[in-house]
Amino acid sequence: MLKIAVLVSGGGSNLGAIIDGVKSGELSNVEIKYVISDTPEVYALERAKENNIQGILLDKKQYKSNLSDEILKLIDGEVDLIVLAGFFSILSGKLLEKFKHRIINIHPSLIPSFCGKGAYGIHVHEKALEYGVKVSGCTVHFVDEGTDTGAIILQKVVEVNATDTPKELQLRIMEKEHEALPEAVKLISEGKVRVEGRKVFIG
Ligand SMILES: Nc1nc2c(c(=O)[nH]1)N[C@@H](CN(C=O)c1ccc(C(=O)N[C@@H](CCC(=O)O)C(=O)O)cc1)CN2
Ligand SMILES: NCC(=O)N[C@@H]1O[C@H](COP(=O)([O-])[O-])[C@@H](O)[C@H]1O
Repeated sequence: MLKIAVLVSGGGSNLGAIIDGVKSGELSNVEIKYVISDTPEVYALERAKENNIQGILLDKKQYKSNLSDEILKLIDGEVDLIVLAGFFSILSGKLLEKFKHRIINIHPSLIPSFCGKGAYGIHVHEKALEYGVKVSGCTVHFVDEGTDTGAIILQKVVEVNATDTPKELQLRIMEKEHEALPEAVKLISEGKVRVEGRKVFIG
């Protein structure tokens, strides 16, 4: 059984996709041990409660630069994989060392485009539309000391229309996120993901 902690900051639709995968049996050998939010009163914590999953608030405003250490204290020895699912705090320190290649993140663009500091939530799609790209998508990647610089596991592509609003593009990409993130968790739970430097081999 792959035990995971899912880290969130908002609505939790990607958390919902993982929960649905567990409930449907698609993620039959995955157990969500914790949902951890860095922000209070977010719907993601409600989703956890509704599904009898332990939801924990580690408020970024309280913990500030100690947030990563607090997360490590909570989960060390308890989980195999950390999944960032719409999580907006940058992780650092011992947590990254102890969980090297055991933290994954979903980002709503085709990295290396429109990522890094300041590229989160709707802002990512605003940047893509401003640039005038014809395709965008989402990326599941390992988390390292950089922001959105870890080795790429999966990417999924969507068409971009010049008339799209940021919200329309966000919703189109989210549909692919809700496929990609559970798919990546499934592959990892089956031992089918191997990392060599920046390259990730599947199968
Ligand atoms: N060490 C890492 N930590 C995190 C990563 C990562 O790749 N390495 N990914 C992010 C998720 N993310 C993009 O996928 C991301 C999240 C947030 C930001 C950002 O600029 N945040 C703002 C604060 C936003 C807020 O608190 O509301 C900031 O740091 O100024 C960029 C990218 C999760 N952690
Ligand atoms: N850089 C990180 C980032 O922008 N993450 C994005 O935040 C949204 C969270 O939605 P959710 O809370 O409904 O899953 C998702 O689109 C996710 O890709």
